This record gives sequence, C-alpha cells and structure tokens, in this order.
Amino acid sequence: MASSSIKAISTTSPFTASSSPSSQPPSSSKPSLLSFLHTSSSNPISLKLSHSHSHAHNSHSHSFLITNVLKTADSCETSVSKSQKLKPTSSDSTPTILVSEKLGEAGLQVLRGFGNLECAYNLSPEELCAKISTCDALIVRSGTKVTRQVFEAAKGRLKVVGRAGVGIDNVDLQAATEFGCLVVNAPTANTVAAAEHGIALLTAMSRNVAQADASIKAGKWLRNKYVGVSLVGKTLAVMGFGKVGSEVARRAKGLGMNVISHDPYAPADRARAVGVDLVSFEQAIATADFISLHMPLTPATSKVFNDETFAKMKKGVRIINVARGGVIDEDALVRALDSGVVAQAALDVFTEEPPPKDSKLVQHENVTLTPHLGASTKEAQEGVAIEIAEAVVGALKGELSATAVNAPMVPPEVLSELSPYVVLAEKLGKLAVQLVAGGSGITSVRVVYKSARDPDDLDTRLLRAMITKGIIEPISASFINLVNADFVAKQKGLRISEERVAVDSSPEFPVDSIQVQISNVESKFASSVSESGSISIEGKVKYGEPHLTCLGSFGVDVSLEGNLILCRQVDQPGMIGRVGNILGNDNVNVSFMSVGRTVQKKALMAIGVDEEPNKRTLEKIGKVPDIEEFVFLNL
Ligand SMILES: NC(=O)C1=CN([C@@H]2O[C@H](COP(=O)(O)OP(=O)(O)OC[C@H]3O[C@@H](n4cnc5c(N)ncnc54)[C@H](O)[C@@H]3O)[C@@H](O)[C@H]2O)C=CC1
Ligand SMILES: O=C(O)C(=O)COP(=O)(O)O
Repeated sequence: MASSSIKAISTTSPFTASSSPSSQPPSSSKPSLLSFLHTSSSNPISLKLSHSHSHAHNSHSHSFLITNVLKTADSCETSVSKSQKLKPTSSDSTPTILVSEKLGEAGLQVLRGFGNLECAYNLSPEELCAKISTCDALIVRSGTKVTRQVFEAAKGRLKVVGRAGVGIDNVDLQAATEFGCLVVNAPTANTVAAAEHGIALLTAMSRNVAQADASIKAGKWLRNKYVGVSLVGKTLAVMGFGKVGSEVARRAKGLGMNVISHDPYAPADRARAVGVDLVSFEQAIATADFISLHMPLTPATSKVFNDETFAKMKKGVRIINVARGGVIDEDALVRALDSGVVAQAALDVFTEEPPPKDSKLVQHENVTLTPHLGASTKEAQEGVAIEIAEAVVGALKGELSATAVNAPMVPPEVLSELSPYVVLAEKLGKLAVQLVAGGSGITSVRVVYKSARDPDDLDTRLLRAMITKGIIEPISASFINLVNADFVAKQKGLRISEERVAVDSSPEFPVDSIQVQISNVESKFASSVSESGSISIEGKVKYGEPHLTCLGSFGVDVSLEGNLILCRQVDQPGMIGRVGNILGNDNVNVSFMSVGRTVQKKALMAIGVDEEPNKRTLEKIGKVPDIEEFVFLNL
C-alpha cells in the first residue's frame, strides 16, 4: 500500500515541550554568520560544490566547502544564486563592530580592516540597547554590563561579544548562550600587568606609599606615622593559582616571601614547580600574613571573604584584591579593618565600580585604592586589543574561537578533520526528523558513533550539535549553532544520548559511521523502523561525501544530497524501470539510485532527484502496484 505521506516535512512541531521563554532567541531572522555552525546543509554552496566535483575531487571539494562555509555571509554571496541567497546581515552585509570602551589602537586597526567600526564610549544601558540591533559584534571591557536586555534588544543580529580582558562577570553568559551569541575573551595579554599591579599594591601597601605621598602633598612630614612592614620571610596566600595568581606567586618568591596557595582546581605539580604548596582555604587564611586574591567572581566565590572568614584570619593580616570586588563582603571588610583583624587592604576592584564616594571602605585610612588599573599598562592594552580584535574577527568569519567562553573550543585541526562528518551529522538529523509522523513528540534521540579511535580522541560535541540542528531546525523556529545546541535541545525536552562503539577499522578516520535513532515515535515510513522499534538511520562519509548506508533494517548506499524518494516494494524485476519511467516522463532528473534487500523478499529503493517532484508525479509513484510505501525527503 502506498503511503499518502508525500509531504517532506510536517508543519506540526513534533516536539512535546512547547513552552518557550517570553523572549525567544530569534530564528529565521538570524543572519548566517558563525556560518559553519549556522549554515544548513541545504546551503547552496555545499550543493553547488558537491554537484560540480567528481568523486576524485571530493576530498578537495570538501575542504573547499568548509573553507567557504567558514567565510562571512558577505563572501558567500559571490557563489550563491539569487534565489538561494543567505539572509543578509545588514543592508551592505559588512559586519558592524561596536567598541564600547577604550581599546588599544592596534586592535582598532584590525577591526577597521574587517568591518564597520563604531567606537561609542560611556553609553548608558538604554543607549547600548538602542544601538545594539545594528551591530554584529560588541567589544567591551569591565565597564559595560552586557545584560539579557542587550541580547534581547539585539534582535538576533549580535553574533559575538568580545571581552577585551579576562573577567566575563559583566556579560550574561546564560542569555548569550540562549541567543546563540558567542562570547570570547582575551585571557592572556593582561596577565603580567595584573600580576605586576598585585605586587605594586602589596609593596605600596606594606610601606604606606599612597598615604605617605598624600601627606607630603598636604604639607606634612610624618616619618614616624608611616613605618611599614617587611615582606621578606612573611607568608603570602595566593587565592586562585591561575594565570595571574601564579605570576604573583613567582614574583613574591623573588621578594623572599613564603608563598602558599589555595585553588581547588589547580594541579599541585604546577604549583610545586614554582615552589608553592597548595593548601586548603582554611589553612591559607589562617596562616597568611598577606592574602592576595586571584580567583574569578562566580556564585561560589561571591563574598567568600566575609565576617566568618575574616574571623579565622591571623590578626593583622593584609589583603590585596586585584581580582573582583564581589569576592569580598565590603561591609565585613570595613568591620575587620575597624577591629584590627585586617591591618590593611589594597584594592583595585570593587563591588560597584566606581564605588560610592562616601563609601566607608574608600574613606578608610588603612585602605589603598586604585581605580581598576590591573590591566592598564600600555603593553597589556595593546596586547589585549589585538587578542580580542582577532578573536572577534575570527568569530565573525565563522571560525571557532580558541578563547570561546560559552562554546566548546574545537582546535582547527580537529575541526578540519571532522568537517565532512559535520555535514553528515546534520543531514542525518534532518533526514531522521522527516521520517517522524507529524504530531508525535520527539523526546529521545540516541546517537551511536562507530569508530576505531580511542574515545578520548573523538570529540563528538560538534557532531552532536549538528545532529541537534538537523533535527530541530526544520521543524521549529529555533536557530541552532554550537553555542546553543544543547540548551535548545533541553528547552524542547529533547534528550540526546550518545554511545561509542569500537570497530575494527582504520583509526585514521575519526568516525566509521554515525547512527541516529529516534525512539517512542511513529514513523511515516515504516521501513525506517528497526527491530528495536526506533526510527534508525545510519550514514558514513565516503570519498568525502555524506552517504546514507542503512535505514531501519535495510542496507542502502545513497549520497545524501538534493532530494530523496524512498520506496519499499516487493523485490521483483522491473520496479526500478517503472518508477524511473514515471520520473523521466515528468521531467524529473534522477541523480542516483540504490536498492537494498531484506530476506523477506522486500526491497528498499532510494532514488536521488535533483528537484522536488510535483504532487501528481509522487501520486503516480504511489499507485505503482507492489510499491508498499514511499516517502519523499528533502535533504
Ligand atoms: N584588576 C584587573 O584589572 C584584572 C583582574 N583580573 C581578574 O583576576 C582574576 C584571575 O584572572 P586569571 O588568573 O587570568 O584567571 P585564571 O582563570 O587563569 O585563574 C583563576 C584561578 O582561580 C581558580 N579558582 C576558581 N575558583 C576558585 C576558588 N573558589 N578558590 C580559589 N581559586 C579558585 C581557578 O581554578 C583558576 O586557577 C579574574 O577574576 C580576573 O577577572 C584579571 C586581569 C586584570
Ligand atoms: O581582564 C580583566 O579581568 C580585568 O579586570 C581588566 O579589566 P579592564 O579591561 O581594564 O576593564
């Protein structure tokens, strides 16, 4: 019996979970930058190339494809026909980059060479929101709050936020991820500057440099008042043994200090190599004469220095904070200073920046202050500017960034190796979802990767993201990329589980085959259901091209390109001719054909066609005697 399901894609969303946040991340309006992640396999570029290259050139064509797909929408336009154009980014499709805080000239030059650069400093939150919908990228330092409202106001245009520095606590990462906006930072160029500033505060504080300077300028000469304390032989606790903390430790060792550190995530051998012992939080704060803070501000570190922890410190301890103001409960610090538990504090960062003028902490005579100057050296600012400009330009070109904060970092060599499998993954997802009968809810997808590689050598995050994209995008208003794939899947109640099966093939290739199974759904093409009751399809990369190799319990070999007609029929002579004739008579060009058999005298015919046959042609195929079911699928 012929199936009447000749529609390629159900218009009813097959997802059960329908709740969406009030301000949904945009979909179709999202331009095609971050294009590798955001370009569908029906992207005209991939079609064009795969049609125009012979198999002998296929591996070459794929690297070309990836290189091209990695380009901006702007450069893509040259190779796509009018009817197939990607959605333009803006009227002239040159990306606009907004820089909202002072950035080094060398970085500005990189940005000018790539897009429209707009520098607008001291914007109010309202002004930023008003501007952002005309921007493809935003570059900030610590002074700009990139809130959920900013992502909402961007209306899908903002593709990347660049943080010209380390701390990203001023960017709402959750909102960025939900909106599929990549966040990149510049994590290395200001490390030394911040460490040097920490040492500057340590030495200045211990010798009352700032207070003494102010007193001379006020006409006083107070040699007895400003007697300091020595550093040599004292214990410094470095809280956070990351990039800055370890550089501070190294320098403090040079000053003859005994350095200990607390960092729950740092490897002990890295600390030991600098002559530093990693100790518990309690031990660090109880034994230190000086405590220098170098951890990020996170929910776990927020106000970790408070009344309770100050009470456990050695009386007369001195505290330096070049990390983030929020790790200290500032009111508690004032109390600890007043009681003498903390003898002095040197602060570069504050909960609120700038801090209120009448803040007791700011006015306290035992506190030395700088206005968030840790990263402010000429060298660091030039370095940070170049680092962030290159990261943002790379992201706008669609490259995966090495400094991505809210997306997996995929090294270029892994990316290039996985590229054909990425195309396969998306096509399998797209094909599998079209086999689901409209109305039934997809909640569970299982992906099986067969590979000869050691599991540690196979990073499947990109593949999983592309399968998710293939499944969700054709049937919903969501746009999916590597940034938000897992989030959107979860939001839609879709659970994707992954399994790796070791096979005895060449480990030269990362993946032998990818199988996508959708369980607990009805299929519109019964032959796609495997013995386990799930819709099951499997594909491989052959000659650099994605191929469908198994559908349900039928083995096939079909290049996954263009459109596909699948027919299940009684295995007997003449069937191919009959269907071929119908297509030929109705002017539908057949690009390939493959027939798979089962033992029960059933055959599965897969026919690739260049364009979608009209309804009448498909009806004629359905009426061919002995065709038991068929389905038309758009790839
Ligand atoms: N004042 C300024 O201008 C600057 C401030 N910073 C701030 O300095 C801090 C450190 O920066 P980097 O060293 O580049 O970052 P990093 O990521 O290299 O190091 C942070 C370290 O903190 C550790 N950590 C996390 N949670 C912790 C906890 N609960 N207790 C102790 N350690 C914990 C991490 O394991 C990591 O080793 C950041 O907050 C950053 O924003 C950085 C540069 C300039
Ligand atoms: O890199 C960091 O985390 C900093 O705190 C530096 O901040 P800034 O770029 O100077 O506003």
